[in-house]
Amino acid sequence: MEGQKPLKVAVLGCGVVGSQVVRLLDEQAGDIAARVGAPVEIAGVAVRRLDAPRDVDVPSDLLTTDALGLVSRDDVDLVVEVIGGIEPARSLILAALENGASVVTANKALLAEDGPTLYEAAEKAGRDLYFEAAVAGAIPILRPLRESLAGDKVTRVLGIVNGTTNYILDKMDTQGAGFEEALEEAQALGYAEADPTADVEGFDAAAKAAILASLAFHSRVTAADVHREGISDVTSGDVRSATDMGSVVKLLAIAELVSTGSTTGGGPAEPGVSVRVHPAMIPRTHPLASVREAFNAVFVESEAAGQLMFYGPGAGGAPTASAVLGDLVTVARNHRQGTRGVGESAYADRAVLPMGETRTRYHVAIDVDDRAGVLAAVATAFATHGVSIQTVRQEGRGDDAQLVVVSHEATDAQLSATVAELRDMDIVHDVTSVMRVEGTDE
Ligand SMILES: NC(=O)C1=CN([C@@H]2O[C@H](COP(=O)(O)OP(=O)(O)OC[C@H]3O[C@@H](n4cnc5c(N)ncnc54)[C@H](OP(=O)(O)O)[C@@H]3O)[C@@H](O)[C@H]2O)C=CC1
Ligand SMILES: N[C@@H](CC=O)C(=O)O
Repeated sequence: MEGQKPLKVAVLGCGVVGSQVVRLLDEQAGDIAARVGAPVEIAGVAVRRLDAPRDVDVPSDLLTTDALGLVSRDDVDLVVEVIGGIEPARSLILAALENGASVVTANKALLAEDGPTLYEAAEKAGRDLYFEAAVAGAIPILRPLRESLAGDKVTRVLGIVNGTTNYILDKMDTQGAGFEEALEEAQALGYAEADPTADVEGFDAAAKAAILASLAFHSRVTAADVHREGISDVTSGDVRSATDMGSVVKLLAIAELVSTGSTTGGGPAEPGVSVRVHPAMIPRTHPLASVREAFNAVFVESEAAGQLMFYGPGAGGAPTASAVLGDLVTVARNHRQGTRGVGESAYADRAVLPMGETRTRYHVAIDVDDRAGVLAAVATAFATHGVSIQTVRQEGRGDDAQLVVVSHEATDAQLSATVAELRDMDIVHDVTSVMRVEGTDE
């Protein structure tokens, strides 16, 4: 190692993740140098406010508010982008690549919105763009999809990929905690995005689902292609209903190859993709049900390998920095040797299945008049729209009477039509909960 020219890294952002990247770069300097074959030194750390309190000591001569100036320096070999958001992150990454630097980012929002622009810039520059930390924090999931499973055919990815919402749902389930209280705890622990709406309303999970689907199916799926529902409408009643069914509510990201019926040149139908994020009830015996707090887990199903599960911390400064540094070591090694890692694979244009055509099971809670014939009338409403009922049970009596229906698989469009009809019926006071049911016991 001695005598090797150090590689210089610019760190953009020194918040929850950036501060841990800076700390680990210092603490692990010896090991990192041994793995890369040369020391990796910090050239500068770009922030928005020079005087903000930080979770790490950064020498003042390294701190700058001129991020563009930093990535444009001739001596910068590597850039870590942990600012987040679309701009200025995108312009900074593009400037870094153009300047010949290799880039590591944790920015799923940007990758899901405009990944192809970044991949093409990396390709053109002959440099690496790595982003393992963008999905599921510390869990190695993108590299397995891109490299380890490259010879297999992935058919489905199902996961809990947002730590903040899993933390909230877990606290609601196990401690009966209120939504706001649990969200505040998740924010204090550094799990939430700068604007927690991104977590709560499912935008963060949708961005991750788009990235997972793109890699799993060699496709280009953007956040706009993902059907998204967050957890802000999940009530403590839903959580209790799930408990009564031996289930738990989780925010799931689901990406699967599906038949869309579209053909190319008269040949067999090309598989399309269905990519969605929504809360769902899953049986407590399902492995995803035991994913607690801010942990994440991703199930991958592929034709040859079968079922694989990846589990670990999905958010937080140090876990995410671990994934960033793993990428940094790889891109630093490549940079030193003048090579590139595996770039984005050639992609298939896949049709995206509209949510209305997606098939799942549903849990529907209906407040009804407690009188003879109610059950038959409700069953007829389901049958009219082709939704067959798997189980139905009555809870409460008199004014508190409620029917809880679990359906067999039906499309979203069929279910919506059923719910609209139920809401119009005199004997129905309210449809208080409609939730998808995923997963048989695995
Ligand atoms: N937190 C987590 O658990 C995870 C986060 N990520 C991703 O990592 C990235 C960073 O997240 P996180 O660390 O939580 O975010 P923070 O909000 O904690 O940190 C953002 C940092 O960027 C700096 N910054 C903001 N705007 C600019 C600018 N224009 N120029 C220079 N610096 C700027 C801020 O400076 P200042 O400190 O001066 O305000 C701050 O240091 C995001 O893409 C996020 O999605 C990915 C996985 C997990
Ligand atoms: N806000 C995100 C952070 C990691 O991506 C989450 O809660 O999972």
